[in-house]
Amino acid sequence: MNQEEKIKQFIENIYSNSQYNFNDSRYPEVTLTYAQTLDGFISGKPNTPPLLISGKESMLMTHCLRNKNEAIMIGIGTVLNDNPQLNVRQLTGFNNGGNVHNPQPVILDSKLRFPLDCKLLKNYREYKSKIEQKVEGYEKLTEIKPPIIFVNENQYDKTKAEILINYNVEINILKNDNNNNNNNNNNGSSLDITKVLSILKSKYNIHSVMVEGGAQVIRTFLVNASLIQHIIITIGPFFIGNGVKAVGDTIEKSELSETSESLPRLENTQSFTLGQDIIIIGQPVLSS
Ligand SMILES: NC(=O)C1=CN([C@@H]2O[C@H](COP(=O)(O)OP(=O)(O)OC[C@H]3O[C@@H](n4cnc5c(N)ncnc54)[C@H](OP(=O)(O)O)[C@@H]3O)[C@@H](O)[C@H]2O)C=CC1
Ligand SMILES: Nc1nc(O)c(N)c(N[C@@H]2O[C@H](COP(=O)(O)O)[C@@H](O)[C@H]2O)n1
Repeated sequence: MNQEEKIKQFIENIYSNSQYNFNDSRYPEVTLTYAQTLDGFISGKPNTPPLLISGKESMLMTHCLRNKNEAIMIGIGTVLNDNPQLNVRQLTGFNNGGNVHNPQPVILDSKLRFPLDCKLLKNYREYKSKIEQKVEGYEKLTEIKPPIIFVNENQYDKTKAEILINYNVEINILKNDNNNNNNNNNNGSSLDITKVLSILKSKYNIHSVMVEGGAQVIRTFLVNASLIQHIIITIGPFFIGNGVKAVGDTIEKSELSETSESLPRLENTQSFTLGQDIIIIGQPVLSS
């Protein structure tokens, strides 16, 4: 077995050895996963270039997790800062007819700040054009799906939405609900994450979602930890001293969901090293 096969096998075991069978008809199965430094940062200061925390091997694990999950969710902050691709290009068989798949990108973006020139859209449009023109080898390309974006009904630009819809981007409009249990650091404009998840399941038939970040999205899930089934954290073996904290600033009690009085702890934990990185895996449990 090569390293990729070993990591894939390991990931299969994480999901199949879960201590409980995930069986919630309302929501997809959620894996919260990100990479942080030893001092708890997921990136450098805002508006600085993306910080590579994962080593070669743990980045391969991230691509295997993307391959394993049907969808990948990030906040618009990450799109704007990193311009990510969110694909599985490091896996054997990518764009070569192999048995790998790109996850469906899902973006939380109340005000529809999604840039028209970002890689998520550019990659999709190039893929679609090659398929339509049947360019040589087109049948071996790994499918790229247009993003699904969630916006707030009172905050998004409808003209921009029309442009994106013409590019096959799915725009889901959520009503403003000030009583939701989400990230209240966000001027009350956060999208209701339970609604987002239930739409992904009921409208798009998405059964598994990998939540990749950034900090505000991680925070939203941790304060609503009953929505998470697996947590997988890569720790890069270095300090940076300053930057964007994985979980942000102090969490106020009012932010926590009704089902929990604190942030979760992990049970069924496993830890191991991949290259020089430390991987921590567990299932969140809530104290009520
Ligand atoms: N090391 C790692 O593994 C990773 C690191 N990162 C890093 O994270 C940083 C970005 O983090 P951050 O700035 O916090 O941005 P996020 O990617 O977390 O996006 C946050 C934005 O998403 C929108 N949003 C809408 N609804 C919600 C909701 N319910 N909960 C949370 N956000 C919501 C809000 O914008 P609006 O009000 O406009 O809707 C909010 O400002 C980047 O520097 C990136 O490099 C990102 C992913 C992984
Ligand atoms: N697993 C992991 N390790 C790191 O060191 C990272 N910086 C990230 N970042 C996440 O990956 C996205 C970039 O993805 P692409 O390489 O463009 O496919 C970035 O936006 C973060 O979500 N992840």
